[in-house]
Amino acid sequence: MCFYYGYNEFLMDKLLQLFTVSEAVEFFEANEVARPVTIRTNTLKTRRRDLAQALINRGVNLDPIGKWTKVGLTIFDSPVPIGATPEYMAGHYMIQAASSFLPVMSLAPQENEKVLDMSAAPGGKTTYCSALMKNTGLVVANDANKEREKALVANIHRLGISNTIVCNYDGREFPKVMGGFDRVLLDAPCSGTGVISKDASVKVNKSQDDINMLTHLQKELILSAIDSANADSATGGYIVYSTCSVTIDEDEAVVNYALSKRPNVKLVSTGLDFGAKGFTSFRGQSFHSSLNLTRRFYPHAHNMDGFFVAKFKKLSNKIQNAENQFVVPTGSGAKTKQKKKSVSK
Ligand SMILES: C[S@@+](CC[C@H](N)C(=O)[O-])C[C@H]1O[C@@H](n2cnc3c(N)ncnc32)[C@H](O)[C@@H]1O
Repeated sequence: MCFYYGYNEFLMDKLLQLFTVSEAVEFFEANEVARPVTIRTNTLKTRRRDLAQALINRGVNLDPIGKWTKVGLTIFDSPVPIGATPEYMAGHYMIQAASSFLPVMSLAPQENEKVLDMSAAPGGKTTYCSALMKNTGLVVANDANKEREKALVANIHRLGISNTIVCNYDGREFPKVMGGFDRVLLDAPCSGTGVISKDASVKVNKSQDDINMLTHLQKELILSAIDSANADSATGGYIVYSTCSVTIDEDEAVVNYALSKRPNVKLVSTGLDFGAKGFTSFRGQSFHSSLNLTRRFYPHAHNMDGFFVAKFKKLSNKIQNAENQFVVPTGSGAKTKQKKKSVSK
């Protein structure tokens, strides 16, 4: 199978552990086919109906992506490059993978909130946040890679975003820079095992060392994302973690680690009404039972890039003080611990 589909032995083993053999074959087959081209209507400038009509008038063959999104369109074919139409230039849409809508839908940023996108470039999710917030409040779009931020800035300008500032910090340092965000998105750097149909090099260029390096970074970033959120936010206090990888190491294991290190957060429903449940155990590892609230998306099952979404709620200090019991998830199962009473002077 390695030879037939062109995966290295490491990744083939990893994926065969994740799926049944028949599912794995479906996954490999789906990776041989490009996902549909999809665009997101920029509701700051137009409505989906008007955008669709304008593109149809140019001979574009399109349809709504599905019932789950009111802003997405699938482009079947187009006589003009979809990244060069007058509507594109005018910022009426973003060319964006359908899976990339999901973390923002889960984050559900509200008008007038303060939102952090910790690894934002090239800005598909940042600009969607701004659109949902109707250009109100503040979005801080951060990325550690200055080169990639050029595209982020260009997209912000093209789409007419006026509530966003761009900065260039290592996300791990972020709590020292700024805090108190109502909502934080961490669309983490990952191995890209969910987007093999876009980048076939992933089949051969990943090793366990790469995954270990990435998970180390993801774990540091997720704690930083949690620490940047405001537990006492009147409207939010939410953190969304997402990756375009399907490996447990980068998904459930990172979320489980965050739960064990930060007892001031709990997982809540992603609010996404499709997708497979996250794993609560995997090959002898057990994760916190609430991991079943996380969602996995697969190319073969959902006709979109492989994706993972988890949503945390940061608990208000008042609530935490009122509780005297909390659950510490560990690699070998969840234990209930008695919390030490804090001594107030
Ligand atoms: C999956 S991409 C983000 C895609 C983006 N959210 C979007 O929707 O357009 C991951 C990003 O993480 C950035 N990154 C990597 N290490 C980082 C770090 N330590 N702090 C902040 N950003 C980082 C990368 O430069 C990359 O742009």
